[in-house]
Amino acid sequence: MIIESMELKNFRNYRELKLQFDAKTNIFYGDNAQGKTNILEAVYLSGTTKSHKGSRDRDMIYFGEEEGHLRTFVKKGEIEYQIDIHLKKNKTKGIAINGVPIRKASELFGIANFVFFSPEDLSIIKQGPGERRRFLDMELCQLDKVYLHHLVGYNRIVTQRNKLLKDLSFRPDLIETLDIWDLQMAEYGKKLIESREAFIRSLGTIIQGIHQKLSGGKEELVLSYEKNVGAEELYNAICKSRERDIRMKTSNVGPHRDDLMFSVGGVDIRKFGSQGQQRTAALSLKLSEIELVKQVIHDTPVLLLDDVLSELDHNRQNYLLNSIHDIQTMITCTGLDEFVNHRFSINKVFRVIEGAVYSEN
Ligand SMILES: Nc1ncnc2c1ncn2[C@@H]1O[C@H](COP(=O)(O)OP(=O)(O)OP(=O)(O)O)[C@@H](O)[C@H]1O
Repeated sequence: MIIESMELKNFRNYRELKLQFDAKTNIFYGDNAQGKTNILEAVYLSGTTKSHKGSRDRDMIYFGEEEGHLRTFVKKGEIEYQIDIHLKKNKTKGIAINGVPIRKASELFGIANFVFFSPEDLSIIKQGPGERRRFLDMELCQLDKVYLHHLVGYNRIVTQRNKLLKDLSFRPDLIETLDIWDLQMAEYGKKLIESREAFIRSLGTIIQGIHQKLSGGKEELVLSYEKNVGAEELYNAICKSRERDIRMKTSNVGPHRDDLMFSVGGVDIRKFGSQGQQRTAALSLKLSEIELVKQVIHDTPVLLLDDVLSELDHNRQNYLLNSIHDIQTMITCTGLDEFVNHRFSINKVFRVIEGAVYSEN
């Protein structure tokens, strides 16, 4: 699929903007704080209804305005879609496909897929488990509508169960209602664990090959799912943890506590890897994500590279740029440096200056 064009009105620092993208490589360059990332955020939002940064709708509307609009034209095979997103300050956003309003954001599912790559992704290996879980959930939600449904359900149940655990200190009679939450938590949690296991297995196979090449054949990277309890044992584990949960007023077991494990030669590189090793593994992870998305959707995702090239050394830059010839890519950078000018074909160049974008070719 490709994003053909986009129109923004009162989105972030853009009063009004119309962009026609190339089907291959698009570069947005300009000084800091001019609005480059905002464009990638708008593209991502159009296909997923969410900001890649998790920003609230009201924060994405031009300062002082009540509403913001995004219109995107997406081409998937021979079919064209017009996606409209209407951000409102104090209400839920409106979404329409080809002019027809949709009730649930999940109806957009399957039209557009993205892989977003920012400098923060390069530190995913050394960050906390929360960031790695977020990666896992974001990818799975893009690829599997059922997972999204289970995740929303599971998170709601854990939130309500935790509230109940807190309320028990002044309403001990409520303990009887805990049974139902435990059962439901186990039911949804089991589904999450099973989907994650399958996803990590597929990703793990792809990442091994990519990482071998990226590390010059020196390293074998093993990706695995570090779960605190298996799918089948989840219900018993939740029941067993009850006393501790009541004491600590929180749910201690379940997939909301899981992690992704990265090891090289049996060594956990989250804790013991060198900086370079961790960054190479993070790059391998992103490249594997592109491959996996291609396999699952039988199409190419759009790659959004936010200021990430300057963070990589020449070898890694080359590897990344050589891997993405066949997909639509939107790259932001502060200058058209040597690496861009000499080693990589750019199809369209845009200069971004204070909320205005100028096409240079
Ligand atoms: N809701 C909003 N309304 C108006 N302007 C906004 C809004 N949100 C952010 N901005 C402005 O957008 C600019 C930041 O844009 P963006 O993050 O896209 O910068 P950038 O060009 O990617 O910079 P960098 O290279 O530093 O990442 C800032 O000037 C900020 O004040």
